[in-house]
Amino acid sequence: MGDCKIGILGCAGRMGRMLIAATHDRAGCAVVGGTEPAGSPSFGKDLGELAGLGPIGILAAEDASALFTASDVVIDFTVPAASVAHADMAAESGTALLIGTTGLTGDQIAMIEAAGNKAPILIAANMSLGVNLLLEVVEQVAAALDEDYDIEVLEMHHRHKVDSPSGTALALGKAAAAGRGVDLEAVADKVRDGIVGARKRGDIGFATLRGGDVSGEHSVIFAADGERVILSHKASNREVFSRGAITAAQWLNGRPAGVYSMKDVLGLSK
Ligand SMILES: NC(=O)C1=CN([C@@H]2O[C@H](COP(=O)(O)OP(=O)(O)OC[C@H]3O[C@@H](n4cnc5c(N)ncnc54)[C@H](OP(=O)(O)O)[C@@H]3O)[C@@H](O)[C@H]2O)C=CC1
Ligand SMILES: O=C(O)C1=N[C@H](C(=O)O)C[C@H](O)C1
Repeated sequence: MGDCKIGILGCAGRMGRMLIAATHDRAGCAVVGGTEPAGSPSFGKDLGELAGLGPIGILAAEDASALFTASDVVIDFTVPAASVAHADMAAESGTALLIGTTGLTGDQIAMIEAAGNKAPILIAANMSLGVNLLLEVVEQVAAALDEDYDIEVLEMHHRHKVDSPSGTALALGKAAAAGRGVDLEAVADKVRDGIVGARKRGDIGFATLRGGDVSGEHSVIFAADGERVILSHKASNREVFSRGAITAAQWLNGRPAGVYSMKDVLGLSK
């Protein structure tokens, strides 16, 4: 079998550049192209130069449909509206699509999942092994502790991040809610400002910090009278995400149409 041909949408972004390098470093994978939106200052630049590898003779292009035709797996770390459009292209071409973009609305996720009827699509707010293990542990701890333990999800990211809470924080909140047997939407408290009143028993709270170059830090705090259980993950750099994404892309290559998660890749599915 030849190399897994990987196309990278948003190839000049923080993650896009990491993904070019991670694909280049991975045996059995080859970068076949990358896109940036029209008008991007990186449009037409060599992908190898963008990733700090030196020229590889492939230039950042605009035509995402052509990238789906040329690739075995296309990777999307862009913005929500673009991810939805890319899911439609996956459905049209049947090409596998891996989505790491966060900040998607419920409607946007439903549209992406519908495209999973026609192409293999993996969507995950966090591609690191550690966070995906943490999701499992949080669900178990939340199932073991009752509502005397107030659950708070705390996250910190770099100053450029545009969505809040992070996709990972929401996934951790969802895991905690699943452990408790409740719907996150019914108990989530995402905004506190002014005289908001005492904490409601059973709520799952979120707090967001932004600053500097923090790659991604998440904690789930179970706070009771007399003790706190704190489960945390810290990404030291973005390589954990890009390496995880390429592992997931290799896993997705050749799968039947469907919607997959990192749990499937890591063998954590129940
Ligand atoms: N799942 C995971 O493990 C991780 C997820 N993320 C998520 O990935 C996303 C991207 O993060 P990050 O790389 O830091 O963000 P960046 O803003 O650095 O990168 C996004 C890139 O996508 C480009 N883009 C926007 N629209 C399109 C389009 N229609 N077609 C092609 N490219 C497009 C942008 O171009 P331009 O700037 O010119 O508009 C930009 O280069 C975020 O949602 C983030 O939360 C990040 C890290 C890990
Ligand atoms: O924007 C980022 O940088 C990250 N986003 C993801 C999220 O929203 O959870 C994953 C990671 O924490 C980095």
